[in-house]
Amino acid sequence: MKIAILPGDGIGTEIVAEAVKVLHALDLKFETETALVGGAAYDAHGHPLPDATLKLAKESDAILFGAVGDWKYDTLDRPLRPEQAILGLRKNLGLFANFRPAICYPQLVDASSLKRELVSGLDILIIRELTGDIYFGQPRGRRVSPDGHFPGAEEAFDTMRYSRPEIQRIAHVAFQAARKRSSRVTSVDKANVLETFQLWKDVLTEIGKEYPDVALDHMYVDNAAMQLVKAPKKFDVVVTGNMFGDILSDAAAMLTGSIGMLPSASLNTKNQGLYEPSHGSAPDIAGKGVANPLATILSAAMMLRFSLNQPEAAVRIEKAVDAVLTQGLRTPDIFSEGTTKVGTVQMGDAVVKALSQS
Ligand SMILES: NC(=O)c1ccc[n+]([C@@H]2O[C@H](COP(=O)([O-])OP(=O)(O)OC[C@H]3O[C@@H](n4cnc5c(N)ncnc54)[C@H](O)[C@@H]3O)[C@@H](O)[C@H]2O)c1
Ligand SMILES: CC(C)[C@H](C(=O)O)[C@@H](O)C(=O)O
Ligand SMILES: [Mg+2]
Repeated sequence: MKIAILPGDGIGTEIVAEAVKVLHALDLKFETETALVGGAAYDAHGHPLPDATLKLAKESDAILFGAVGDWKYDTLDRPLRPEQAILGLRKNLGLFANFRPAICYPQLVDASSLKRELVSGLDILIIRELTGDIYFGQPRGRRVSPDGHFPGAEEAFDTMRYSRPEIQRIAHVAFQAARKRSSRVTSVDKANVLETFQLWKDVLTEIGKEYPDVALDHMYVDNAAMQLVKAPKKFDVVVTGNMFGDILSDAAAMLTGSIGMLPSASLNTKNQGLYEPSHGSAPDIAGKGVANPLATILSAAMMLRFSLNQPEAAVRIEKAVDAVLTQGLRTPDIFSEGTTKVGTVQMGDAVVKALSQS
């Protein structure tokens, strides 16, 4: 088993170090190779996704990714921005199916933004299509003013686009995932306004007929955002496009207590996967040793389950995370009265210790 380790920028390096520590504590046989990505790769090699990093990712069984980005790159042209690295990895490896489970641990009900009864027992799965939509649709670009009045751009445009096969394959992923849970899928769209999402809705309905045992409902994205904070437990599997999934998953993160609790898995058709927390490089807290590493550690558990065929090891990590929360350990983002505040490294150490006791 070969795991590519791509820590990236900001808190990426801090949280990935903790997840790697946890993986090594499992006594499994695997090889790791680390490479630069994002702003760190741009600084060293002039490109956020160097050929060597892409090659390593392609030849690995799985990728553990931290986060990329920093405000200092905001003035760079889009192809050179750190965020292009994660988009390039997703596209090049065909990682079209993104799983973002939002689970509210009972120990964290008071850390959530919502009242305890709304989130207690919350366990929803957001399935986000990851290689299409307005993120990748062509044409896109900028038109410069002919008189040079607006030297940057007078107009800019992106294209929202989905093909039928792209929607079909993510629909199958969602219905199959729902079968292993409570057999309910909510497809989130904007079919009342957008052609792209009229097709999305039609295809979801069509594929839904192949899964008569799964209940399908459709919801507009604005209503879905509202329902997520009004009655989140009404959802089970949510399937949606790339951009809506990006936004709704950050909102769902706060139901669990913090964006630092939301792991993710991005899979291709060969079950090769990239595993990363759903959050970013958090420049505001980078280098302070306070970032929550649990989303990344839980992403490593997803990696063991989905790509490395080690479900028992995945369960061990998940139980260890549960144990440290029961011990009352909290990074600042999930801290509440009566619990013990710890830093990133202490949290990682505690998970390793809990593993050794399991
Ligand atoms: N997949 C990725 O690499 C990824 C994902 C999202 C954003 N980004 C990039 O990250 C940079 C910062 O973006 P942003 O500030 O909008 O989003 P962000 O997710 O980095 O941070 C948003 C807020 O959440 C907090 N936060 C995030 N992760 C945390 C953690 N593990 N523990 C505690 N608090 C945490 C941050 O401190 C910040 O206040 C940008 O360059 C953005 O493009 C990258
Ligand atoms: C950094 C950015 C490209 C990325 C996205 O928009 O997909 C991030 O927000 C995420 O959620 O993984
Ligand atoms: Mg996002």
